Amino acid sequence: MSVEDALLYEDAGVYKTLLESTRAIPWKLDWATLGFAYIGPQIEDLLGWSASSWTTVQDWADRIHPEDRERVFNFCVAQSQAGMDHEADYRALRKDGEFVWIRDVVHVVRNDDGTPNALVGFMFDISERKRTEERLLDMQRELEELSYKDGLTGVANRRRFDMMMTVEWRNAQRLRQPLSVIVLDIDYFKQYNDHYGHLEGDECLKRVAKALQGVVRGQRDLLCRFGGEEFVLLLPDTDEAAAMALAWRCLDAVDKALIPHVGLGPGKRLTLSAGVHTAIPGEHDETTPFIAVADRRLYLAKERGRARVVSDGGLV
Ligand SMILES: Nc1nc2c(ncn2[C@@H]2O[C@H](COP(=O)(O)OP(=O)(O)OP(=O)(O)O)[C@@H](O)[C@H]2O)c(=O)[nH]1
Repeated sequence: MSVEDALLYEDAGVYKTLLESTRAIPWKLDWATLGFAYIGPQIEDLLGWSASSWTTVQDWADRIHPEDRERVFNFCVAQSQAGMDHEADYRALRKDGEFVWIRDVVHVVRNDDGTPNALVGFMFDISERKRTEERLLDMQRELEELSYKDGLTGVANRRRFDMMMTVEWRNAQRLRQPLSVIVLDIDYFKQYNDHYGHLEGDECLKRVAKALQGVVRGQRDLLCRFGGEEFVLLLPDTDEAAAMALAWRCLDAVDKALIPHVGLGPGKRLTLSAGVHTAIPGEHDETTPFIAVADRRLYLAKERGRARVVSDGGLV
């Protein structure tokens, strides 16, 4: 062996040692035969399959998660044919049946005429990164959900109501369908707080929300806490008679919850008042005056003695 050869041989040994001591897994695929010319022995630590079990590109494809396989395979083949370096994330099958997220970073070695000669690359274990990404996504989803919920009662909040009101208003306009709202307000809640204390007042709001939620049946019906001790029910595709009946069921449900309100006198129970409004919104109608009508009816119900529902037909 010449000195140059000996040095080269020594260098190759150094490179091999270097390659095989990285956490990334090096590999080489011969393009003509689509066979693995080399894969780092570290692959066995990561996936459980020995280096010698990676013979052809088919072994690689077979060890990709079925949901990722077609996408990754087609992408890598197209990029390689085009002579483009690329990278792909996918779940690789471990020998024990579990999956590991891998990032494969691929360099295309080209012949003089530009056609691929070989692919060389590194596989990186990115499972930890993926787990972090998924945790972040979960947190984002959770935050998004929380931002539409009332913190105390768990029902939808005002923000959600405003959003759904806009959506359902447009639907009702387009389909020429009736839309109803019921505005519900606890009677003498100031006295409740004064008598039982603010914390008990909070508990009472939770019980009322629970009772009202039990009444809501329709898939698109939405109960929300409008603020303070006021709740609103948004009822798409619901005519006035049905909305009235539902308003009474709400009052009934709270009555049946048997929430004492002895601040008003011995044996007294908590009651609600409600205002109902229904309309088939015209093309240029706005939501604010629509809700204001239900609000005015609620105050009429209060004026007329509370524990009752007022709708278009007046006092019921
Ligand atoms: N505990 C508790 N009380 C609240 C909350 N939000 C609003 N309130 C109380 O609800 C009471 C509402 O009082 P008012 O608007 O005078 O109404 P009301 O006493 O129910 O009288 P009517 O509606 O006329 O029957 C006030 O005392 C508020 O402090 C809350 O989140 N928790």
